[in-house]
Amino acid sequence: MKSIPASLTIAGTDPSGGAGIQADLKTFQELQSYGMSVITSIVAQNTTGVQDVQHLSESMIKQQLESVISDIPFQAFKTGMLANIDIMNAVGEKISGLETPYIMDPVMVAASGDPLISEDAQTYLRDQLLPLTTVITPNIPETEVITGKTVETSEDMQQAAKQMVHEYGAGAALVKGGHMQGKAVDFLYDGNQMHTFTADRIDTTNTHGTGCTYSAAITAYMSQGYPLPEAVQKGKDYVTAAIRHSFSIGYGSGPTNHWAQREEKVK
Ligand SMILES: Nc1ncnc2c1ncn2[C@@H]1O[C@H](COP(=O)(O)OP(=O)(O)OP(=O)(O)O)[C@@H](O)[C@H]1O
Ligand SMILES: Cc1ncc(CO)c(N)n1
Repeated sequence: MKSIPASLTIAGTDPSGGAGIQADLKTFQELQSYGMSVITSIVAQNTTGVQDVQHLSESMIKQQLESVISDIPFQAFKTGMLANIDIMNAVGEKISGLETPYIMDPVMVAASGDPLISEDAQTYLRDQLLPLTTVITPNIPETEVITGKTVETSEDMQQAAKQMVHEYGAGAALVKGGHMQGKAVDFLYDGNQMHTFTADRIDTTNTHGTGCTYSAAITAYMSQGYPLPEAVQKGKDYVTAAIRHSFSIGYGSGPTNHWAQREEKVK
């Protein structure tokens, strides 16, 4: 059987198309990694916020995973919204034996401020799932929840990245500075070295789904064999272009433009 680069996302949905499963599949497609998806929760949401949520049963989530894993090889996978302990447990059971790179976006709160995960699940995520990861990609509020410390400076971000690797057993930690002031700076600690990724801050409120898009791009590049720091740099370039060409649509924070790289190459 011929093997092509393929990526799997395990996450919640966004019918408005900017975040969650929909953002992940658009990103995989754009970066030419065959995209597959396992849905954990159906979320009624849009650019203004979350209106309703329905979680899938553990057996349905496990069966979806089994359907994919038993049939089509993939070279990298990511998790996004895992809303509660039961869902985390079901996913953890199925992925713990996989040897492919695992990119965890520890989704906790939507850009609108609405919670996407129950509070007791935050500790479970840190203790049970973090040790399985190749890399975890928290934003500042998620970093504070995971480490239990306030993050205000670049130094705090770097310390937190080290703590997630050395204390909680993440393979690597990419702490994202989207919620800081000034340049958009992210720090990746891989257990040996601290890498810095910097982009100019774009003056926009269209940030719906930036985290999903970034982690999906890293997943797609890793599925093609790029080592972690290169995959992160290419993912950063992709998400920065997607924010630069984002869409002012909807009544809230607009979505990013998943085909932005094509716009930049044409011009
Ligand atoms: N206004 C901006 N200009 C440039 N880069 C940005 C901007 N906002 C966020 N980023 C970058 O986008 C990426 C995603 O980071 P961010 O911290 O926004 O993720 P997030 O909060 O998880 O996203 P989400 O909105 O999906 O929850 C990071 O590389 C960050 O530096
Ligand atoms: C399903 C889902 N995952 C993640 C986010 C965070 O952007 C969101 N808004 N929705």
